[in-house]
Amino acid sequence: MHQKNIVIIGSSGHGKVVADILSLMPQYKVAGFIDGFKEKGTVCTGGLTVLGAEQDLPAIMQNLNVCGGIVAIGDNWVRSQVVAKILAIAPSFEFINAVHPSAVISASATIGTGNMISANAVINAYSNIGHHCIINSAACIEHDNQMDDYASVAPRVVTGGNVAIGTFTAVSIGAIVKHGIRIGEHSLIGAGALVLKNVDAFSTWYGVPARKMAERKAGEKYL
Ligand SMILES: CC(=O)SCCNC(=O)CCNC(=O)[C@H](O)C(C)(C)COP(=O)(O)OP(=O)(O)OC[C@H]1O[C@@H](n2cnc3c(N)ncnc32)[C@H](O)[C@@H]1OP(=O)(O)O
Repeated sequence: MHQKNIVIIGSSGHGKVVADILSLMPQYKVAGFIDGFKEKGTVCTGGLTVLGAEQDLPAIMQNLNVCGGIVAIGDNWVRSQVVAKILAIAPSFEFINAVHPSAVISASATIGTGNMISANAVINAYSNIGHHCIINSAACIEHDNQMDDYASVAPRVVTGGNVAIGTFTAVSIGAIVKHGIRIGEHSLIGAGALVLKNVDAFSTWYGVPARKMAERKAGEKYL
């Protein structure tokens, strides 16, 4: 099989998981990590090294025949900033999806690019996943869901049918979202929450049942 050479941008914990997933996708060969916070040559997971920072991408793409890769940064806002930086520096960079072979994705679901879909995740019929989203380990996105760009669901999140998750919104570990719920953009659902009401944009909700706890600003830290 012809393998495409790719890079992983971000070598922290999330980057390690993405590297594991990509090692199971025979169509890709990971050339290394891009990470501006580590010395070039630093050895990371799987013996992969840091090849340089974002600004080195044009040279790396040319010298190592790299066509693209994925931004593996868990924070939704930071991930978007890095994607924008890459598009400015290397417009031809091709964003790929890292999909664990154990993930179950309906043939009727649509998936954008730059997404991480981890082990045992389920994406059911007619759900639509945007670009640069994270669907973490054992998360279940039920039928007819809409996940907008840069949204994320942490491990073991479960959504019912017809749920909408707005852009940049993070649903934290183990949360449950009732069918039909709309969650606005830039919001945060806390760990273990049970979401029974629609969630407005730019707000933090948690608890069982979840209640609004705070307003949020775009880019506010949550991890
Ligand atoms: C692979 C991965 O690692 S994926 C990422 C996994 N991590 C996550 O999903 C964690 C996401 N973070 C959370 O859920 C956090 O709890 C947040 C962001 C919702 C809240 O964090 P903070 O604002 O820092 O709240 P803080 O820790 O100060 O707690 C304030 C109060 O709320 C309570 N509280 C905080 N989070 C929750 C929650 N999820 N459910 C119920 N109560 C909560 C605390 O117990 C505390 O109560 P107290 O004042 O009576 O002691």
